[in-house]
Amino acid sequence: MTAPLRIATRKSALALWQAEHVATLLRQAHPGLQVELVPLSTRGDEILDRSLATIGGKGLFLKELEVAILDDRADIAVHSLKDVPAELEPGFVLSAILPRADAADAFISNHYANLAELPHVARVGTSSLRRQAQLRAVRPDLQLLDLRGNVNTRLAKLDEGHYDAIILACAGVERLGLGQRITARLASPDWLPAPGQGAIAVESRASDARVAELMAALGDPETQIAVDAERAMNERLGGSCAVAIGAWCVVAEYGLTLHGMVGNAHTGEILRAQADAKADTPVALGHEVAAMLIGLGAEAFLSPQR
Ligand SMILES: NCc1[nH]cc(CCC(=O)O)c1CC(=O)O
Repeated sequence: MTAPLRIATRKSALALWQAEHVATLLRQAHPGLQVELVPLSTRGDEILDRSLATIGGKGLFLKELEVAILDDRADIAVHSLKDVPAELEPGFVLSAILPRADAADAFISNHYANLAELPHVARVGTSSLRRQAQLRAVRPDLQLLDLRGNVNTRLAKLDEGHYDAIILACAGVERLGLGQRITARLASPDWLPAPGQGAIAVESRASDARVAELMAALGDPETQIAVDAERAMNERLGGSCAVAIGAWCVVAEYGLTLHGMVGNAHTGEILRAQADAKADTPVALGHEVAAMLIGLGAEAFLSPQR
């Protein structure tokens, strides 16, 4: 019998759902394979009193999971791709990108149907600089308030009346079976999600051939192409939680369209660019849109906005 495959995961409900999902897919693809979860705490989970933008550092949600793999306490780690920095730690690879869920952000409110219906100076909860910049761009009057914690915590804070609305990713809300809480979708390309949003990634040791073989069954080529374009753009712009960057790549019959934005969370200024390419050049497309944004003056938006 072969050794069980051990999946390192964060302990939030969403992280556990995603890790269980990968476990289920692996058992289906490889009958007889034993799969176990190894739930762990990460720095990103423990620091809840400050926004990610002020903590700084990339990969706050990854490090402890990577250490578990290096210590041979786990074989793979499951992440939301949007939490995975553009550059991985040396020796690690993303061995599978799963089929993408809805990449869009969600507007969630108990009283108002959409962003336009929010009253003057309404309170909106989000600590994401990308979401803040896009909110300010269309509604400069809004009060933007910090909101951290896992998806359930954020919904509970909305329900307690601390906010008139909050912004979350559709994918996370839907995975938790809470899709009915989505009041309105913030549709792209007018509103852009984070690079990689809605996709689940499996990270493993670059040298682990057994894992590479097992993961081949899980990867989704179309999602891979889209997120390669989005992440290449983000990487070129030096993206992190400390800057407001949005990206969304459409994969269609004719090829790819990548929409990109860089914003300023304080002023609501937004720079936008888009370009098309054939489906086999997603990374070049990402670099092209990044260069267009830099040509428009993105540099001024890319020093950390604290
Ligand atoms: N920043 C935390 C995070 N990382 C991934 C998701 C949602 C799931 C996904 O995008 O795949 C969320 C919550 C949110 O932004 O609402």
